[in-house]
Amino acid sequence: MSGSKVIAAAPLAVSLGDPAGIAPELIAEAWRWRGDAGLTPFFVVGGAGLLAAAARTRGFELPVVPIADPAEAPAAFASGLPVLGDEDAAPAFGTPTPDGARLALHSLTQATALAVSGAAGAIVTGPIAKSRLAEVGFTQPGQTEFCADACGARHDDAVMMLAGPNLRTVPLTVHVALTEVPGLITRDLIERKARIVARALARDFGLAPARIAVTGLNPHAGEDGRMGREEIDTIIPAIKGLSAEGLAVTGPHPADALFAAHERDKFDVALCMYHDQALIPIKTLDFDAGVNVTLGLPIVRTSPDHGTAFGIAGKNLASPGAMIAALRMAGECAARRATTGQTA
Ligand SMILES: NC(=O)C1=CN([C@@H]2O[C@H](COP(=O)(O)OP(=O)(O)OC[C@H]3O[C@@H](n4cnc5c(N)ncnc54)[C@H](O)[C@@H]3O)[C@@H](O)[C@H]2O)C=CC1
Ligand SMILES: NCC(=O)COP(=O)(O)O
Repeated sequence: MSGSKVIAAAPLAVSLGDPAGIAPELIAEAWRWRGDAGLTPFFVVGGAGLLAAAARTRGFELPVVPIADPAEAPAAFASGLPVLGDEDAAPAFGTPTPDGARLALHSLTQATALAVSGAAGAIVTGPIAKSRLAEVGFTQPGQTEFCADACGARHDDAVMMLAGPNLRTVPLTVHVALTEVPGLITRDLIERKARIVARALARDFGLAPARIAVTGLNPHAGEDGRMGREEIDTIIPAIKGLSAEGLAVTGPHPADALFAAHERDKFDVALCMYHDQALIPIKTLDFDAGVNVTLGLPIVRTSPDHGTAFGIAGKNLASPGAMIAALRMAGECAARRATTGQTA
């Protein structure tokens, strides 16, 4: 589900992620593979020394090019990894620290602001440990909501989609306890997010009309109300309402069978009721190429599907596939918006 090399209007801003995790080594690795992967030029906010140290753990010397302005990144990109700003941290791969979390938050804040201002064509976020960043002032449930706040958007209007070569899924509810999920699923939430997904797939991926498969919440999608009434009371009315608006929506589909190979060709994106319903199939099928992309915002934001992986950081074990896929997708979406002029 990705294409050939594209040129975005502006370079991509990359945030470091937690410096104790695998993000710095994967950013360095992505720069190394920039030609083969056909990546749009990107720069990182902060962490010059850290990125060079991370590259050494993977057996190569990373040339870092300090830049004072994002506009310098495209010219610098061929000879080294452009890094904006002096903020840095001592390498401590595998051991998260408050200083590292502060650097991650600084990098995320600056990189997002550059995307909002248009100086960067998109933001690609390195994975963070939300609990670690919360200790140093991060107030949102995740980077998705952080980006929404930076854009002045409602949290519900920033829609998380996981996209890989085999599948796209959207979790309707995200970082909440499973016990809260039934109460959060409303007709309004389903309709609001489905409309955002349909618009964003047309605008950013050229998929119109997108075929949206909506899952049930309960086993067998409720089995006609014998195993829960959310399908009858909420999900089916939402699907009917969306269909009446002209969206290509089907369901509710029992989630256990929806991701089988013979079903996946029938839809472009699955709108799932909760986090694991959406993320388990993607991470099972497409872990090394899975991208977390935020739909519905005026900025393009992507991230690899995986997390900080502290346990393998600095050990030359982490696959750069998802980071490279996130960079590629950000470049493609930004280029599409630059070409069509559509940002909102
Ligand atoms: N985009 C983001 O900022 C995300 C952040 N996280 C955060 O990451 C932290 C750790 O979460 P986990 O659930 O343990 O998920 P995780 O993705 O960090 O790790 C899960 C398993 O996959 C392995 N793994 C992860 N990425 C890999 C790669 N590129 N190559 C090879 N193996 C890889 C890890 O070693 C571990 O065994 C949490 O604090 C969570 O909040 C999790 C997902 C996304
Ligand atoms: N499980 C997905 C995840 O944790 C990423 O969330 P976000 O930081 O992209 O909002």
